[in-house]
Amino acid sequence: MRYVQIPVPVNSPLPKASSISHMAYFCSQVLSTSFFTPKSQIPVLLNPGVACIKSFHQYRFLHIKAMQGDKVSTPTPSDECMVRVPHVLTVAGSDSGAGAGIQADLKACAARGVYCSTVITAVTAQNTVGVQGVNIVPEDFVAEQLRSVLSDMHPDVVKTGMLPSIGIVKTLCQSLKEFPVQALVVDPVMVSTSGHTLAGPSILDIFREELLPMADIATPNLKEASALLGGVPLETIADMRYAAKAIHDIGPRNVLVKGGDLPASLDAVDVFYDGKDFYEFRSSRIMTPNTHGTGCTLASSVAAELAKGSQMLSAVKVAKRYIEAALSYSKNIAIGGGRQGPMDHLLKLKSNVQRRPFDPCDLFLYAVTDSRMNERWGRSIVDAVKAALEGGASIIQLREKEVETSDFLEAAKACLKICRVHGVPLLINDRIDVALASDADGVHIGQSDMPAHVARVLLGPDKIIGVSCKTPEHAQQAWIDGADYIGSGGVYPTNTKENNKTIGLDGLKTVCLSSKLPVVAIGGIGISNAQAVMGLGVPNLKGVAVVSALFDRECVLTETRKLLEVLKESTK
Ligand SMILES: Cc1ncc(COP(=O)(O)OP(=O)(O)O)c(N)n1
Ligand SMILES: Cc1ncsc1CCOP(=O)(O)O
Ligand SMILES: [Mg+2]
Repeated sequence: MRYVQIPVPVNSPLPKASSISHMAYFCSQVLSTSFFTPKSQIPVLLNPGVACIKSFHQYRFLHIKAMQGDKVSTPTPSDECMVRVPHVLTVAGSDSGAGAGIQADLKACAARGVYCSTVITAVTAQNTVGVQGVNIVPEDFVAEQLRSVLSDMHPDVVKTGMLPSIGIVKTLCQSLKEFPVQALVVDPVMVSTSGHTLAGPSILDIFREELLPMADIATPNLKEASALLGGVPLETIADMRYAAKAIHDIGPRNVLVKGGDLPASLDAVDVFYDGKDFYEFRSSRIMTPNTHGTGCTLASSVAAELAKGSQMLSAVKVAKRYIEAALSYSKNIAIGGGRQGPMDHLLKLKSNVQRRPFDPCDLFLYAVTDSRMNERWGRSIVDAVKAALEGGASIIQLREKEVETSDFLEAAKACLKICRVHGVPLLINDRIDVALASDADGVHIGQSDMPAHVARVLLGPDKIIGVSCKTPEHAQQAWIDGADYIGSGGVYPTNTKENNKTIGLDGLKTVCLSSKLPVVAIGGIGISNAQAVMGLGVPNLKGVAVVSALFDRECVLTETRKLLEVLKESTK
């Protein structure tokens, strides 16, 4: 007899017995267990005393008895189990420039894998220069939005941002009493980073008297912390500790005082106080004008982690790490003409801008490096790649079977820089981890490497994936798995890859004809036979991939140039 533990958020109604089998099915899939409880025999025991309740404070656990060996049945479509996702409601203002406010919250929650609903308190006209206008949403309409979301969608956590009037704060507190949530994150937004007042000093009393005492965490910056404490100057870390404690005395269970604006500090230091202990979070200051939205993003990232079930301290830690990564990632993006640009919450903007889409013609002269050959000729990977690029290679693959991982990563990063200059994609052979860590353009994988459909999930939709295929079946699978091209060979015998079956020109033609994807031929190809390969005349054969004919030679540049001429001739 075994038990399945099913976490159920405290505020959700208990599932009906009929849906418990679906949840057990879900758990059996998620937890890869091999048991399943038939509907009719489910003794359900709600056990609020289980140890796990402490570590996942907002869940209680259903214990379901299950027999080991019970069959896992596949639910019919109408039986499909419904999975509750973590949910944050943000109550904040809209930022037309989309760096901060509601838009930042939506992006941060999406990036952190959490559903986000929105109650809009004000609509602001703002950009990277500043705030040009503010239109406050009438209090009763804020109340209506709150009721719509809270009464029906039961968010786990509420996060507040711009609350521009006393009436709106009162309405919010009232709604939260009527519809309690598991955690309340209060970002006491008062002044925009450009200096525009978003909630005036008249709001301070209601913050102190009603909202903050309800909060599980408050996340003021230095100016906001000072305002909440009657204008005390906050200039040192000792001052921040004092402020965290003094704000904690107002009522929130935890306080994070953000020290991004601390004068004369090389590090960015935030102080967290949980009523008992102080924690300092230090990170090196990232020099960038793109900081608009940092506060909103941090608070909604904390809210997102809480909604997923984290303890407060780990929620803050993870959120801090996320902000640092996002700031560093987006430090150079250029949006708008003003002094302060938005940060990129989705960690994607920059790489997407730089990466051009895959073009099958890139396969024309495909240069594949080999560490042993480079060693033999006394050149580094980077020098080999430079020479191939100058000679006209249209795509580069780093096929480094012997190098240490750290050296491989450094080489990949260096090669990527040079490839970018030439506008040529860089692929990594076999190593998805190195491709991810270096942000290379993609990977090439074989039949016994990471399966292509798994690589696609790991690498996302944009990266290039090439798959080695010797047969039409391989080619068909590569298409299904989401590959971008296939490499087919060895066309001719080769010493570069051991135990590699040669498929010949006929085998290559068969694979090409069965492939929906563009094909590059590989194996024993060089100046002497490239024309014969391209002469096959199948439209999706786009080029040749070459190792020794380029890299097991004295001058990579000369050999690449010569091969390019041969290939150009073959297309005339
Ligand atoms: C373009 C191209 N085609 C085929 C291969 C071979 O990949 P794989 O079968 O995984 O063998 P290894 O190269 O990993 O030994 C390739 N690398 N490139
Ligand atoms: C990696 C690989 N896959 C099939 S053949 C081959 C080796 C190609 O090397 P060369 O171009 O030196 O024959
Ligand atoms: Mg491989």
